[in-house]
Amino acid sequence: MADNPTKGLADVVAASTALSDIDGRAGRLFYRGYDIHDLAGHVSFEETAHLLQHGALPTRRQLADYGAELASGRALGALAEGNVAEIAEKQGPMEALRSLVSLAGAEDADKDSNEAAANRRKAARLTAQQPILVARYHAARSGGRAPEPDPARSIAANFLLQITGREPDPRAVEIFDTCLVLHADHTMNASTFAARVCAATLSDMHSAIVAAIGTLKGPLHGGANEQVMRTLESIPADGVARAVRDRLAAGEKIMGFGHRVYKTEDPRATHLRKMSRELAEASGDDTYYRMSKEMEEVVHAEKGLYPNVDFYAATVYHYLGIPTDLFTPVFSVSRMAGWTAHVIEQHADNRLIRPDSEYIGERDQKWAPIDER
Ligand SMILES: CC(=O)SCCNC(=O)CCNC(=O)[C@H](O)C(C)(C)COP(=O)(O)OP(=O)(O)OC[C@H]1O[C@@H](n2cnc3c(N)ncnc32)[C@H](O)[C@@H]1OP(=O)(O)O
Ligand SMILES: O=C([O-])CC(=O)C(=O)O
Repeated sequence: MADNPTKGLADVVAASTALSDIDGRAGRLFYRGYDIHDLAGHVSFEETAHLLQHGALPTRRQLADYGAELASGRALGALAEGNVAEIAEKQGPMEALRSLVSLAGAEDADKDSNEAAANRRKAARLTAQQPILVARYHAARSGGRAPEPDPARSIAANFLLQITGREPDPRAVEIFDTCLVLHADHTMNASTFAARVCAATLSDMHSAIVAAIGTLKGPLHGGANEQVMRTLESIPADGVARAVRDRLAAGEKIMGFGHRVYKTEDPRATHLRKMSRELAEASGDDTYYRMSKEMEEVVHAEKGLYPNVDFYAATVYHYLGIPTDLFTPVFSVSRMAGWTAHVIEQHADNRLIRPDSEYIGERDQKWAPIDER
């Protein structure tokens, strides 16, 4: 039987949104009408989160208020704080985040309300807490405690400080902040869709975010950034072309390439490639960057595919000193801004999301008693 033409919901418009827009042929991405090329390097992640969650880039006064809300929202409830060590022992990073967000939700002051104001407060708290959860998790499994976040610093600066334990270089903070901006929202990607499906049943924001985290984890979506690094680590520096060709010949996908919507370069990859190169050169060892460039050329020559957001994000995070298994959690730190904004938008104009299915099973079956089957 021929594949359903809408298998994977390709090209199906599943929601209306004013949050982000993609032109897949031209390779363009917009957040609320602002071109990602104008935002990257010019606005902070906090300004981007405000844009998505509140509808406009903040004034200085609004940014100060939002920053104060984020700073006070960082505190984790006792349940999440009290269980992080045991969770870190038993669960991988993305599973741990799923559990910890769920625990944080159990104690959220607005957990019983889907009203817009309550949703915005929860969105700020979730955005503030996600990097702290990643840092606490990492510290717990490493047998220590993450340095306390400094309320005067940005999310990017605090995160690098907490994860590496070192005072971050100002340029590294700028680069990481730009990464967070680049990953903040992306129309109806799988994890955002999962969040919206959950929210559309009038379930609560934390439940929707748990669904999104579980969906981001998979290697066909956010989990690809970790797999890109694992691929680079698993092949010899002078054997990239051969490794790629062997994997393609074996029918394997090359992680970090291809995209459902972009038919040309992903505009985020343009920035990430540049930042990867800058960090590689500054590190004094640009091996992984050079391997990535070669991989990009070979995959394009062999399959006509372009790198997606996950490809150069991998080496950027690597050069920033972030452990490889925290790459997808870092994605969730950024995407929290978009997920929460989508839940706010879904609740503000809701209809249950319930697509149809095409039945391909048996018909006209006759029932028989158990001893006669
Ligand atoms: C943040 C993000 O989620 S970005 C995406 C992150 N995911 C990855 O990097 C994983 C690798 N990429 C992929 O698996 C895909 O390109 C996806 C999932 C991103 C998009 O998938 P779809 O739109 O469903 O395309 P699909 O998987 O059907 O691929 C179409 C064709 O291109 C091939 N193809 C797509 N991506 C790749 C790849 N990375 N390597 C090799 N071949 C690929 C498929 O094998 C398929 O070939 P076929 O028609 O001969 O069977
Ligand atoms: O849009 C998608 O399908 C995947 C993606 O690039 C993202 O979520 O950033």
